[in-house]
Amino acid sequence: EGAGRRRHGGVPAPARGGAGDGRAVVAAAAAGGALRAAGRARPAVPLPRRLRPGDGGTHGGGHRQAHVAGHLPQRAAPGARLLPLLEEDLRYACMRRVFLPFSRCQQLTFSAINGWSSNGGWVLSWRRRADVLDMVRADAAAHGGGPRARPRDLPHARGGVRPLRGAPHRPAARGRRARQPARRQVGPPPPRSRPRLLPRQPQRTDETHTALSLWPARLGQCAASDTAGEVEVDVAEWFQAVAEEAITRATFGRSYASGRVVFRMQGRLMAFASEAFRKVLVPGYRFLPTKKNRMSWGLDREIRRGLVQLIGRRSDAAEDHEAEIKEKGNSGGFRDLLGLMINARDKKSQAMPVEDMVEECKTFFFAGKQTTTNLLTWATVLLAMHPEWQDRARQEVLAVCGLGELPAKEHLHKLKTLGMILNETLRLYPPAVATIRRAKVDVTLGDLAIPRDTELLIPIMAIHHDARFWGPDAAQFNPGRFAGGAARAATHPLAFIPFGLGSRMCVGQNLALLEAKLTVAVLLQRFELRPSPKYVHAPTVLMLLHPQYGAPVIFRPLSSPPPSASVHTSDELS
Ligand code: HEM
Repeated sequence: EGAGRRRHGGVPAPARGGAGDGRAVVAAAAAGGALRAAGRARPAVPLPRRLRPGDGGTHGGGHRQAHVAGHLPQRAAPGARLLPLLEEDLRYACMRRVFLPFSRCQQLTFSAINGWSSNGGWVLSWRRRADVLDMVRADAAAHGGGPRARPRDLPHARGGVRPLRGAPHRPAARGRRARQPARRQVGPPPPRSRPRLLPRQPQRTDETHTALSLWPARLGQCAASDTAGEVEVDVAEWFQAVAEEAITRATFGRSYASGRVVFRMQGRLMAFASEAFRKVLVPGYRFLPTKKNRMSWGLDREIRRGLVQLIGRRSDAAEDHEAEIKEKGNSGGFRDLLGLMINARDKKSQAMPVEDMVEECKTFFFAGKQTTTNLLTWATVLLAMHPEWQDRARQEVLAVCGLGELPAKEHLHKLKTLGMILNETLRLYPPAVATIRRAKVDVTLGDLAIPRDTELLIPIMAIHHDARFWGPDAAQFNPGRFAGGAARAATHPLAFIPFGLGSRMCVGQNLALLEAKLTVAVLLQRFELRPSPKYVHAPTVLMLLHPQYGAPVIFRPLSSPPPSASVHTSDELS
């Protein structure tokens, strides 16, 4: 059980909030199935009063991140206003329609809303007004009241995008403020008006750099040592180690060894969660003392204990280094995420509570490992499938970084083609296929009155494949569209949102892009890539978007002769 026991079709849990016991409405993708489902609302079952720490959703796992769209039909409180987006709809849209006949994607209706709690949110496109109207009518009919949502005139401005009028942004009381300093270090600060889409100049610690440099190098040495020629590697598996190493270093820095032990346990916990995720949900099952559940609970306790101890040791050390901290500013001598949190102070000079730090560390691992693995995997697969782009990227890497040297910090921003390829990868295969926003207060959206506690699903992947924004070649791999930058790649600057939008957007995007650029650059310096004949293109959503049957790719060292008959497997590498 644990963090991932939620059926939600790969949708990250709401960024903040908790299940609460208020009304919930999922007014989301109104594909035909969802509309039909809205008409036959299921009997409501009470929500759990309070989620336990660790119950979280798919992307974060902390106790602040709670329920999930796919579950709402079963979990709504009595009298809930419910317009379910069924998991099947999302799955169907994501897995079958979007990837196989891409054109079907265009028949779906999606809404995308951001920034509920800020003044600067945006609304992206309701595709088919009639469907949304039906949804609202069905909602009203199902709950015997007048519709509180009044779509008199749905957004139809350029590209269907309109600014959102919302309540002023009010940060949550304590933990949120305390977290801000760490947020500033790994990602862009919460945007004041319109969020940045272009990644900033990466900021990182020396230790992180070491980690990020080491893994690709090891990978290179490992496969290059196979002088027989080609090596087949399931990159979906292999990149997990790269991402795990990087996020562990970034989080724990000088406490890497102890942190690694804890994150290894979390890796096992996530494997249980992923296994549970595939099974049919039996309500309450997670409270039963089954063997797996007991193992999960034990692991969870151990992880907490390990992190609390680690934080305690680091806090003591931080006190010892107070002078050093004063001298070097807020982050003191600990320039990793844990250090930043330990040294963070809110306006009243209060330190971040240990429990919050524990949750944040778990979140970093949960949010940072698999997402980056998926980006690396899809980028490698796409490069293998598109030799012309592979050649272009390689030429650039060799021109900028040279043949044998690891790419350095000053090289990375010069790798424009590689940046375009990564963006195009994130567009076609965004690891997080959707995100959710919940209205904290009654809010007006265009002329649509959205009641407080309404949840809306932002279908990242559908927006990324929308031909209205991306043109008739929306389904094609064409990194060239990012030549003018991410904001100009589509007809609307907010049509590219792989890291979300607004004040809750991903804090790890710079880290992820840095890691991906570095890793792919090192691979291109050393190898020619081509897809294995065993590769089956079957993207699927299991929490995140990943290749259902793995991603075997053949690596041929650049210096070695053309393809030979003998291909070694990744097992031989480990
Ligand atoms: C390719 C890699 C990644 C992708 C595609 C990705 C995507 C996302 C998305 C879509 C969200 C939700 C944003 C929203 O709702 O507006 C998110 C949130 C988050 N991500 Fe990432 N992420 C990636 C890597 C990372 C990494 C490496 C970290 C580690 C530091 C990380 C930490 C987080 C955290 C902590 C949040 C929650 C932010 C908040 O609620 O304030 N992510 N990410």
